This record gives sequence, C-alpha cells and structure tokens, in this order.
Amino acid sequence: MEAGDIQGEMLNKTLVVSAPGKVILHGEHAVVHGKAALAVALNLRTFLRMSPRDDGKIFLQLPNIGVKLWWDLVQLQPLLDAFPDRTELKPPTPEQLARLKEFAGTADGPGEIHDVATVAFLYLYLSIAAKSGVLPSVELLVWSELPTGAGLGSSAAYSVCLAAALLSECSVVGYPLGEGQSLARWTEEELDVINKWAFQGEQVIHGNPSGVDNAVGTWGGALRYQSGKITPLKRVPTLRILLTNTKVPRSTKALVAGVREKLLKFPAIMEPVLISIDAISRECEGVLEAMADDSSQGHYSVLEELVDINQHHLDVIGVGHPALDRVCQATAALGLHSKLTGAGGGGCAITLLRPDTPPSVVETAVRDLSRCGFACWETDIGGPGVCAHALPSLKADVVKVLNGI
Ligand SMILES: Nc1ncnc2c1ncn2[C@@H]1O[C@H](COP(=O)(O)OP(=O)(O)O)[C@@H](O)[C@H]1O
Ligand SMILES: C[C@@](O)(CCOP(=O)(O)O)CC(=O)O
Ligand SMILES: [Mg+2]
Repeated sequence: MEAGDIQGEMLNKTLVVSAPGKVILHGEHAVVHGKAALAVALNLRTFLRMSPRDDGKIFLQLPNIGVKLWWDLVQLQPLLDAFPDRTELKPPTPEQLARLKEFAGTADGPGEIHDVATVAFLYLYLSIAAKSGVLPSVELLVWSELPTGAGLGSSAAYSVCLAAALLSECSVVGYPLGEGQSLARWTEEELDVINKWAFQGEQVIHGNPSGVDNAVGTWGGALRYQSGKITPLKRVPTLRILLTNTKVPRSTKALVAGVREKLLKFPAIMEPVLISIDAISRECEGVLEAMADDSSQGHYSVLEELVDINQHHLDVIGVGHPALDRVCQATAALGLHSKLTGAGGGGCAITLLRPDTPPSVVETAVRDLSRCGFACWETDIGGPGVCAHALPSLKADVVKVLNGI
C-alpha cells in the first residue's frame, strides 16, 4: 500500500474515547496459566483524543510519560511490509517488535516505559492500517487518571483506547457517537473486535497477557475471566474497597516472566498454588452471588479470609514486596484485610471494607498508610467499559488535558 493510496474509508473527524482501569479481586498471575480471575472496572479512566490532519503526519502525545513524537506517513509506509493483512490476529513476532523499536529510535531514549508505549501504538496503527487499507494522518493524545505501572490495568486501558479509536477511524468498526449525543457505546460485536485488537496491544506491553485486563477495559462492570472466556458477574454486591498505591515501580512483563520461570523450575510445588488461587476465585464468586440475596456479616468474614490466603499464595509465587507487606500489616492492625492487586512486586494493594466499617477506621488506615509514603483512597468499582464521548461533556480537567492545555 502506498501512503497516498487509500483503499478503505476514513472517518475523518475528531474522536474522543475512554476506557476504565481495573481491580483484580482474585486470580492475578494464575489467570495467565488458564485459571479463573475475578476483576472489576475502576472509576479511574484513560482518555484519548484523535483528530485528522491534512499534512501527511502523525503526532503522538502521551503526557503521563512525557512522550511527544511525530512521523511522516511516508516514513511509516515501508514498515507495512512487516504487517501482512491476516484475517486471523496473530501475536506480534519478535522481528516485528525489533523493527518497530529500531524505527522508533527509542534505544537511546529515556527508557523502557517510553519504548513500550510507542511500540504498542505503532504496532496497532500499522496492523490496523494493513487490515483496513487506510493509513490515516492524525494526531493523538492519550492521558490517564490511572497511575501507570501500578497494577490497575493502565496498559490495557491504553490499548483499548488506541484500538477503539484506530478501528473507528479506519472504519473497521463504526463510531457510535451521533450528533447531539454526549456518550455512546459500540455494539457487542464491535466491542468483541475492539477487545481482540486491544489484546494485541497488551501482548506488545506484557509479553504474555491473559486478556483479563483488556476484557474489563472493553466491557466494564465485573467479570470472571478464564482462558479467553468472559462471564459477566450480574449479581455483585456493592463492595467497598480501599486502594493503596505503594508507588514502588514494577513491570508486569517482568513479573509475569518471573512466575513462569518459577512454574517451570518447581512445577510440582507451584501448580498446586495456582490451583488453590483458582479455587479462591470460584469460592469468592459463590460468596458474592450469595451476598446478593443475603447481606449477613458472615459472608464478609469469608471474603476476608480469602483475601488473606491469596496474599500468602502471591508471596509464594514470588510477586510480593516489603511495601505490600507493610500495607497488609498496617491494615491488619485495624482489623482490615489486604492483598496486592495486578502484577504485584510493588504497585497497588486492595483492602476490603465492610459496609459498616466506621469512617474513623478508614481515616486511620488512610493516615497510617499515607505516613508510609503511600497514596490511599476509597474507590468506586463497576463502571462502564470503553465509551465514545463528546469532548465538552467530559470533566473540565480532562477537557483541558485533551486540548493540550
Ligand atoms: N496513559 C498512558 N500513556 C502512555 N503509556 C501508557 C499509559 N498507560 C499505560 N501505558 C504503558 O503501559 C505500561 C504499564 O503497563 P504495566 O506494566 O502492565 O502496568 P499497569 O497495566 O498495571 O499499569 C507503561 O510503561 C506504558 O508503556
Ligand atoms: C499479572 C496479571 O494477571 C495482571 C496484570 O495486571 P497489571 O498490568 O499489573 O495491571 C497478568 C495478566 O493477567 O495478563
Ligand atoms: Mg498492565
């Protein structure tokens, strides 16, 4: 395909999309090895604004990580050789990734975080261009309320936003926002397409993702995920969750690779731990369902025990961290129960609160955890998946960032 040789149809208007982060209640890491995970959408989102240009250039701005790049379409066009239009989506090959990394020229740049985000963008842009026959000249700005690299699925929210916007721009899916609407969602079939492409972005960022994070980013709400099968949890009670970001940096890709190594080294020891984590997810799902009809306090004791057991398991598979231990200890001193969430090794922990946990206990927990240098807040869960927005309908601070102010 030549840069000027447009075969497909372009949408050619400004798109604004958002996707939520997530909290994994149970099943992180085990889900990479075919076990079940329970995950819920967070009320913190990633936003993307994409506008057409008429100068044959592509601009990419990622203010969370200080990336500001641009390319000419004629520079990108030769890279399409590495992206044959396949009907079936295949994982990125090491050759494709090496070529994109070399092209992005980030080898002597500010490091892994920037490389990965840029290469994930280029990978999705070029694969969708190869599929649709459209190589659009656009400027993109992606900004997130989520901390990046902290276990709350920022990589998946980033991939979901890119997939939704690029697929819409190249008319692989429709753009659902009509005239006068402030918010709209794609059809179930289109969401399925967006989710599959977002998984490709996660493969670039994580190496070997399970797909749970992009599923929550796409569908929102609460779901059970196992080996690609997404089951919405319809009867989840309103859970109160305290989130703590230890601010210890870590990479999901490295942690997932570490667990795989341990599993290969000690299969007879590690596989039973993963089986037990799977059983915890199933037990938790049963309890959550029972709570929809009966809100007795006994259910909370079981949920708390499951949190404690799983935290120990996650330590055993090597994804704990002293900072996460401090969260568990500080909250245990107040009778609360915590576990890491996401890839661990630092990043975030969740603390389960009961409906009647007194405000004074929550305030003390927040104070104690803040004194450790952690960020800590009570959060809402179960928000919507990927959405298209009219820019003026978003919160003023988000509009400001998306306008590049
Ligand atoms: N808003 C964003 N802007 C740019 N890159 C992002 C953004 N959110 C996530 N990323 C990419 O995802 C990576 C973090 O992914 P990961 O290690 O899986 O952590 P998590 O998904 O838990 O936040 C970042 O290093 C960056 O490359
Ligand atoms: C560890 C894992 O289960 C979740 C990773 O989540 P996060 O990138 O830390 O937000 C990996 C995966 O499911 O792909
Ligand atoms: Mg991630």
